[in-house]
Amino acid sequence: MTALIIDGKEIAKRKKLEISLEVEKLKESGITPGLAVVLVGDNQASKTYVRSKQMTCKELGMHSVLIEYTESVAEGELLRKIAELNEDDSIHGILVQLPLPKHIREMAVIEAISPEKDVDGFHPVNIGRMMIGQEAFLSCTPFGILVMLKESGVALEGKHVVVVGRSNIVGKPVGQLLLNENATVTYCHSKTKELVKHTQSADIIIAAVGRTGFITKEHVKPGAVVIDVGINRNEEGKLCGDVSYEEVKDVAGHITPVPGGVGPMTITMLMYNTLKSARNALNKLQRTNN
Ligand SMILES: NC(=O)C1=CN([C@@H]2O[C@H](COP(=O)(O)OP(=O)(O)OC[C@H]3O[C@@H](n4cnc5c(N)ncnc54)[C@H](OP(=O)(O)O)[C@@H]3O)[C@@H](O)[C@H]2O)C=CC1
Ligand SMILES: Nc1nc(=O)c2c([nH]1)NC[C@@H]1CN(c3ccc(C(=O)N[C@@H](CCC(=O)O)C(=O)O)cc3)C=[N+]21
Ligand SMILES: [Mg+2]
Repeated sequence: MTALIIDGKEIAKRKKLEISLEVEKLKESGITPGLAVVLVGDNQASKTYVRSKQMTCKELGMHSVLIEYTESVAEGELLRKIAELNEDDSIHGILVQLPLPKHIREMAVIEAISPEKDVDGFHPVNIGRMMIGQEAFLSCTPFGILVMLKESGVALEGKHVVVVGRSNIVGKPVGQLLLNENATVTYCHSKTKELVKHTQSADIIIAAVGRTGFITKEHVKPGAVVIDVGINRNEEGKLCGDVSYEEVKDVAGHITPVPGGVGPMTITMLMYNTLKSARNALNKLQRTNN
């Protein structure tokens, strides 16, 4: 048996087409969705992602600005720029590319972004709202995973989801989102004992560890759905996931590839959130004009 490949790139393409049509409509009402991306330092990977976000904005007819700082920028300067972007009516989404240099408190920066423009869904207000099932910006990677599962016809209700990884930007929110879909969720992390026992009982495994090929066929129950969030570079500089794809694909029922899986969905949901924020801005404008 060989797993069905969940083609993130293809699903992303369909979603992007839908978004671009909505962008066109919004433009007729006089609003062009705008995304501001803040990049600090010259981390090569960060530069690549940021470029890809800018290109996608362009592709979908959105406005985008890139604000670059050198590695040594003061936290205060970054916070002032964010305050300015919060007030800028041409900007509906603000994204500060992570990680940030050590002298900058990541949480202070995230909290400076207005929750209404937090299209990453990293602000505690959005995380909290999502947790209690209120309307919120959903973190792009978890949101992208949810859309991929739905588009692939994977049922979630009553399914055992095992999330390996508990970071604030991937592991925790993805588990919460799937809990909201009535899955039964287990979180595993570096202190988890007998990891294989947990993952072996999973109907769906979400691998967000950051280690090349960490999930092997021994971790996977036959027929399980395996979502690979990992974006790692191996010794040769090749892009690798957290899943040993070649062996796991013979055991899993569904699997996502790297590249071409979760990554393209993350960027697409960022565009979706920016569109949504622009729509919210238009609604607010119309309310105050009435
Ligand atoms: N495709 C995409 O769009 C995105 C991809 N990524 C990628 O996803 C991966 C994870 O990212 P991120 O969540 O930010 O990473 P973090 O490094 O923040 O978190 C890694 C998590 O894995 C856990 N972990 C580490 N070692 C083990 C182990 N031996 N057994 C079990 N759990 C372990 C850690 O546990 P503990 O908490 O105990 O330390 C931690 O919770 C990376 O490869 C990253 O590049 C990230 C964001 C978006
Ligand atoms: N504020 C913030 N928001 C983020 O969403 C954010 C971040 N910081 N910091 C870094 C991580 C990582 N991340 C990725 C997004 C897309 C791909 C992606 O499109 N990957 C392609 C391949 C890209 C390549 O070839 O290098 C793929 O998987 O097919 C990967 C990784 C977003 N992140
Ligand atoms: Mg830091």
